Amino acid sequence: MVQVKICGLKHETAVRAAVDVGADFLGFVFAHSKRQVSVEQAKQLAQNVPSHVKKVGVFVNEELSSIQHAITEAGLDYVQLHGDESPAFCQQIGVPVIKAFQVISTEDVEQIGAYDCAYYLLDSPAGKYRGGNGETFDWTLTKQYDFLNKRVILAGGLRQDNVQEAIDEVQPTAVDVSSGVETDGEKDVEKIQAFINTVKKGE
Ligand SMILES: O=C(O)c1ccccc1N[C@@H]1O[C@H](COP(=O)(O)O)[C@@H](O)[C@H]1O
Repeated sequence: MVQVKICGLKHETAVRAAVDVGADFLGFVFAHSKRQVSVEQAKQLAQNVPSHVKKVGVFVNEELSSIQHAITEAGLDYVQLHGDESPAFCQQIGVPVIKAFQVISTEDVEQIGAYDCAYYLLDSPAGKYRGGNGETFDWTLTKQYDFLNKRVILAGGLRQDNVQEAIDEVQPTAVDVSSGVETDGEKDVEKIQAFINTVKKGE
């Protein structure tokens, strides 16, 4: 069963829509981004999320103490590290880690071998921000790496109209979307519903 993460949530309406339609993970961006939320905002958004939906905090090269503060205050289940965090840093977090890799060449995918994390997120190269730029990467690069039993989350420019092709090509454990479920820079409830339904119907 391919799982779905809806990322960059800033408003209660979108959180509720994602939960109601069947999202498996919700992402709150603490990193520098147009989708950035404070710890207090994330805490408010997270408070009514049922426990089967996992709350993910997204950070880029953040201090360990700040990450741990957000975990405690907002009740995060996972931390997504979207910067240059080392394998050793990932071991210190205290909750399971989703480590993100920006894929330009097969070497970027091969870095996964040095990490021991819960999930490995493959994203497109950074644009204005370290993620959430709405661009796809060359999915065929993933074919040249043996992921063994490593759990892969595919991200980067996914939308309702390309997500099934992406799943067929990469065979990820989960897909992650931010820009592709927005209209004019804000989360769009109908796009969230359509994205999740497309992934779940494809099973
Ligand atoms: O969403 C953001 O603004 C963001 C900022 C900094 C790091 C990661 C961010 N989001 C992650 O980026 C990818 C791809 O998003 P998109 O669908 O291409 O917009 C995804 O993993 C988000 O979790």
